[in-house]
Amino acid sequence: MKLWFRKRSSPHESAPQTTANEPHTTHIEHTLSTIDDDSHPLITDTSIESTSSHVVTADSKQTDQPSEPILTVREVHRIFETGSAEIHVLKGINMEVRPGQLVMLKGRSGSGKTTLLNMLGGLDLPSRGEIYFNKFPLHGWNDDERTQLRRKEIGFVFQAFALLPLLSARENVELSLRMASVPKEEWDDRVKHCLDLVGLSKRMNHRPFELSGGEQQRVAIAKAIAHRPKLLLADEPTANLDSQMGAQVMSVFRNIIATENVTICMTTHDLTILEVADHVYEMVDGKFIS
Ligand SMILES: Nc1ncnc2c1ncn2[C@@H]1O[C@H](COP(=O)(O)OP(=O)(O)OP(=O)(O)O)[C@@H](O)[C@H]1O
Repeated sequence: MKLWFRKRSSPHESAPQTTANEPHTTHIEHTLSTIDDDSHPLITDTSIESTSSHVVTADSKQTDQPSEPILTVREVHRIFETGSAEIHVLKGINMEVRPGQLVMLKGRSGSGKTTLLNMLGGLDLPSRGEIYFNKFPLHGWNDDERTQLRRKEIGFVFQAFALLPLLSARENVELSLRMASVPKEEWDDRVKHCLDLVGLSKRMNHRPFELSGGEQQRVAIAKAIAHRPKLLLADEPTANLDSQMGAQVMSVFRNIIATENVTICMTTHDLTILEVADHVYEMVDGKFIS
């Protein structure tokens, strides 16, 4: 089975950075991977071809893209104090992420990607500079204010899946609804919907050790979007997966952007998935070079 990623260049955004020597066309039709997964209703040939809301495409969201950024980063620096030494990790970062985009941060290990992602999610504060989530100035908010915002508006996906091992897939997803104070009577429907979105509704009673790495990561995505966040931040979400499983994760990301109105910002080392992005920022030694 083939997963198709269709992107159309838009006058409002820069062309994505792709691997060197790759031809740019107005339409890029890209077969990312060939996957056999009959447990995955979302990414079957029939669903991709016949259900327009599930087509893996960037076209639809770009036609009516609102112009206000969901994230605005201005001249952000991060300096860590370690004993007598100072480590200047971020050195003047500027970026914007618009609703419905899939934005990737790429760069070598140690370049500062995770440090920036943590600040985009309000887990850490810049030493100087400004970070706005919609119009909210995260850089001026205290811990409690940022925690409240995170619980409601932001979801996180990590490289190491971060599922609780003794809980089933259903219970893991339920946990994030509990944390976000979603009324209990809504849990069943929302958990089923989210596990269905990532193609795992048939495995909802399985515990993490009974699932493959790719399946665990898809449960982690269901968990991260269950409370309907506007922004999903993912730190190397495909790093522990083989290329096929990584392609499934990227397919799920594209579909949740289309169906759940979520915006995604992720870090990656994986050059093979960059073409799926709407925009790629390349970080070198704490600065963007693109
Ligand atoms: N709390 C901290 N205290 C001191 N130094 C830190 C702290 N957090 C990160 N650093 C340093 O900041 C630099 C950037 O780290 P960061 O994790 O952001 O890089 P990265 O690009 O995400 O790397 P990787 O791809 O390996 O995850 C590293 O040199 C790291 O040691």
